[in-house]
Amino acid sequence: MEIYNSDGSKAEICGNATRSLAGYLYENQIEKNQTFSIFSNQIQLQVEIIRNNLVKAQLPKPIFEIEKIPVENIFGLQMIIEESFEVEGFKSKLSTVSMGNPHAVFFVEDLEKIDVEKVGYLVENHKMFPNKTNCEFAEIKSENEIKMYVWERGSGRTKACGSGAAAVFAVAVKTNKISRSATVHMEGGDLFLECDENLERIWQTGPYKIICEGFYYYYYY
Ligand SMILES: N[C@H](CCC[C@H](N)C(=O)O)C(=O)O
Repeated sequence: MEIYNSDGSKAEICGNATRSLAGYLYENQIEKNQTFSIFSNQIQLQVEIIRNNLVKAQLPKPIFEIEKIPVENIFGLQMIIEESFEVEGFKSKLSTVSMGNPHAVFFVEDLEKIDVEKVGYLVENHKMFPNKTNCEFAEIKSENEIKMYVWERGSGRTKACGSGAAAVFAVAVKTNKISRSATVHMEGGDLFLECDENLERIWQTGPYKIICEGFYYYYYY
């Protein structure tokens, strides 16, 4: 699988696309097994068709070491977990993680007070992220419920982001905010996340829906 943002840049991975592609392949009997793998940027993603319109996908191991995300070492730390961060009047605690692609995660008291477009753009293009970053704002609702808004690298504000939900979940588990399974609520719908004890394996279960079909004619000039 190759995944492109709306500005034409390429992303390494995409949770939503992984579930959608898996569902499409299965429904069209291109893939007849209920469990199979999709490769994205040489990362193997195991998928399982739970039932029609519902897919469980294993996402890559979350990576917190900054040089692998990548993040510039402006804090003098190997990992950035809840470090004080400020940009143009927005003050919060920043955590950075790679889910195969880079994410900047902020847990906030009140999501509705966040100017997602303004802060998201500033964080995406902040000099500390050499490859830019996706940016998530999240609010803990209970020990197994999180609500989040996302600003995506290369795409701007979107209604849902699978790798973003996993990034938020990974940081929340690492900082003991939630248990090892949780629902992440987004504007576009919910995803169910779970992980093993060491936060090495993360699974994401969520829906897909075929909304239209067509032909794409690819011309070489
Ligand atoms: N929406 C996608 C992620 C796209 C990430 C992309 N914006 C990037 O440049 O990394 C998801 O469901 O995981």
